[in-house]
Formats: sequence, C-alpha cells, structure tokens
Amino acid sequence: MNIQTIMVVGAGQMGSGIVQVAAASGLKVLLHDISMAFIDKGLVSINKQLARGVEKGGLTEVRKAEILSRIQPSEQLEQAEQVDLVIEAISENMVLKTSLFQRLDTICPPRAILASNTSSLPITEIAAVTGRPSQVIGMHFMNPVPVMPLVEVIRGLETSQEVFEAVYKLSERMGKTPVEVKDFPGFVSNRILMPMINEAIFTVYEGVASVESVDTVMKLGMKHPMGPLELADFIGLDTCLSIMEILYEGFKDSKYRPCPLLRKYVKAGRLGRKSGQGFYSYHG
Ligand SMILES: CC(=O)CC(=O)SCCNC(=O)CCNC(=O)[C@H](O)C(C)(C)COP(=O)(O)OP(=O)(O)OC[C@H]1O[C@@H](n2cnc3c(N)ncnc32)[C@H](O)[C@@H]1OP(=O)(O)O
Ligand SMILES: NC(=O)C1=CN([C@@H]2O[C@H](COP(=O)(O)OP(=O)(O)OC[C@H]3O[C@@H](n4cnc5c(N)ncnc54)[C@H](OP(=O)(O)O)[C@@H]3O)[C@@H](O)[C@H]2O)C=CC1
Repeated sequence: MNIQTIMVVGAGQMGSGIVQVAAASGLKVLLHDISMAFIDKGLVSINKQLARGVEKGGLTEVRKAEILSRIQPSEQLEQAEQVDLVIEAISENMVLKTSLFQRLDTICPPRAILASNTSSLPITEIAAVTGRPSQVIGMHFMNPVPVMPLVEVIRGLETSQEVFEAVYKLSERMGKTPVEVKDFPGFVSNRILMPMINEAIFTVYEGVASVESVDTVMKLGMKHPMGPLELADFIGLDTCLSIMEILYEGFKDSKYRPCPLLRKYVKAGRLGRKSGQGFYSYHG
C-alpha cells in the first residue's frame, strides 16, 4: 500500500501534533475540523512548534517552510475523496466517532484506510459502522506527538494483515516505534496509566495530600517527568474521564470507577490546560 496523501480530522492538541509529524515525514496532509477557526488554531500551534524548533537550532527556515507547504487546511470533509489514509483525532466520544466514520466511509476511495487515534474506544465497534472493517485500525499516538516515540497499533477483529503492516510501516516512517496491541479497553497505555491518574485524584479527594504534594511524590519519588495531576491537566480532564468510563464499562470492575472529583471538574468545564483551569490554573 502506497500512502502519500492523508487527512487528519480534529485539529486539537493530538490532531495538530499528528499533522506536524506526518508532514515532516514527507506526507501531504489535509487538516479538517468542524470549523475553520479550529483548523486555524491547529495551524497556529504547528507554526509555533516549528518556530521553536528553528529558534533552538534543530530546524532550518527552509525545512520549516517545506513542512508547512505539505499541510493544507480542509474545510470540507468531502476532500477526503483524494486520500490514502484518514487519521481521526476528534473528541473521545463513540457517537461522534461512529458518525464521522460512517461519513468517511461514503466519501473516501475504496483503497483508503480509516485509522482512529482513540485513547480507549473499541476499534472493532468503530469499524463495524463502516462497509470496510478490514481497513479500519487504531493508530494511538502519545501526547505531545512530536516528542513521544510510541504509537500503539491496534487491530480490530476484522483488520487485515495488509492494513496492519501498512500502518505499522507508516508509523516507523513518521519516526515512531509502533507496538502491536489487541483491541481491549484502554489498550495497554491507558489501562495502566489512567487508573494511576484516577487514584491520584482519589488521593486528593480523600484529603490525603494536596495536589502539589501528590505530584511532588510521583516526580521526586518515582522520577516521573510530570506528576499525575499535572499530566491529567495536560491530557485533558474530559479525555481522562471518558477513558475511565470506557474502562469501567468494558471490564465491569469497580476498580475503574472514575473519581467523583474528576467528574465534578469536567461538569464545571475545568478541562485542564486546554480550558485554562484543571487541578492547576493556566491563566496568564
Ligand atoms: C491519554 C493517552 O491516550 C495517551 C497519552 O498520550 S498519555 C500522556 C503521555 N505523555 C506523557 O506522559 C508526557 C510526560 N511529560 C513529559 O515527558 C515531559 O514533561 C514533556 C516532554 C512534555 C516536557 O518536557 P520538559 O523537559 O519538562 O520540558 P521542555 O524542556 O520544555 O521540553 C522537552 C522537549 O519537548 C518539547 N516539547 C515540550 N512540550 C511540547 C509540546 N506540547 N509539543 C511539542 N514539543 C514539546 C520541547 O520543545 C523540548 O524539545 P527539545 O528536547 O528538542 O528541546
Ligand atoms: N489528550 C491526549 O493526551 C491524548 C488524546 N488522544 C485521543 O485523541 C483524540 C483527540 O484528543 P485531543 O486532541 O486531546 O482533544 P481536543 O479536545 O484537543 O481536540 C479535539 C478536536 O476535535 C474537534 N472535533 C470534535 N468533533 C468533531 C467532528 N465531528 N469533526 C471534526 N472535528 C471534531 C474538536 O472541536 P471542538 O473543540 O469544537 O469540540 C477539537 O478541535 C481523542 O480521541 C483522545 O482520546 C490520544 C492520545 C493522547
């Protein structure tokens, strides 16, 4: 399979990171979101990242311009009719994702692979709403995408070997280390990471220690680059809650119940860095 042109749907923190890395690897990339304002926000963030690269000396102006020239904003989803692969990176919500995959299935050429960057939703269930389940796959990047070397490649029940190999090779071309994972709630990464974050939230909820103290214990005691609450803010508290709910629903085990404090913060619109307030404040 010759993958040259891709579309990334969702210009949030993950989508924009995926676009940057894909364009840097030589792919032509269309970037789509529900409105031009969101696409522009994604493009601004990519520009900023590349400008930082130039400032630090790792990137030349010529290389930056070359990467940007491969990125094309795409206001109409219908432009997916020309692509070899779509990587979906919209909000972690099954209803949104399945309705998008149904639309993509009618728009994309028969050869196209439909990949999801979902953190935890079943790939098999997403694939089942399309007429091409053998060409649907999980391609789970880590945040921040330009920095983290891992991609979990998740086979749905019907994913073909050819599609698996194409996405595995593409991940390598994008400078990542792919790891094959079966389609199980939370895959590997979030089955292990998210209960730790949820437990950190319970530790604060039960008054065992402050937010700063919990993070300090994990940074200085366990050498984590970020404390779990800082990391939850970085990932997005809405995404963390969705993942815990999927683990809880998928395993029917009370150890995955989301902490009420996490639910309360999300209901209040405290989504972490992206909303300016989470366990920490990011105003100004
Ligand atoms: C939820 C899911 O489904 C799965 C997930 O993704 S879970 C989240 C996984 N990610 C993590 O666990 C991240 C943990 N945190 C870290 O590794 C580090 O704190 C960090 C890499 C984010 C920042 O590192 P740091 O040393 O504190 O900061 P800093 O020195 O500014 O950055 C280190 C490098 O990362 C780059 N960087 C930092 N933030 C970045 C961002 N948002 N986007 C792109 N690059 C970024 C910097 O430019 C810098 O690059 P150079 O080494 O080339 O100079
Ligand atoms: N955050 C993380 O650390 C990681 C997240 N992921 C996964 O990546 C995906 C995206 O997460 P993240 O980037 O953090 O989320 P963000 O909230 O930053 O971005 C999601 C983007 O998708 C847009 N969007 C929502 N619905 C649609 C739609 N129907 N069509 C087009 N665009 C849409 C959103 O617009 P609007 O704001 O209007 O809703 C927003 O711009 C999720 O599945 C998440 O689980 C995977 C790895 C790590």
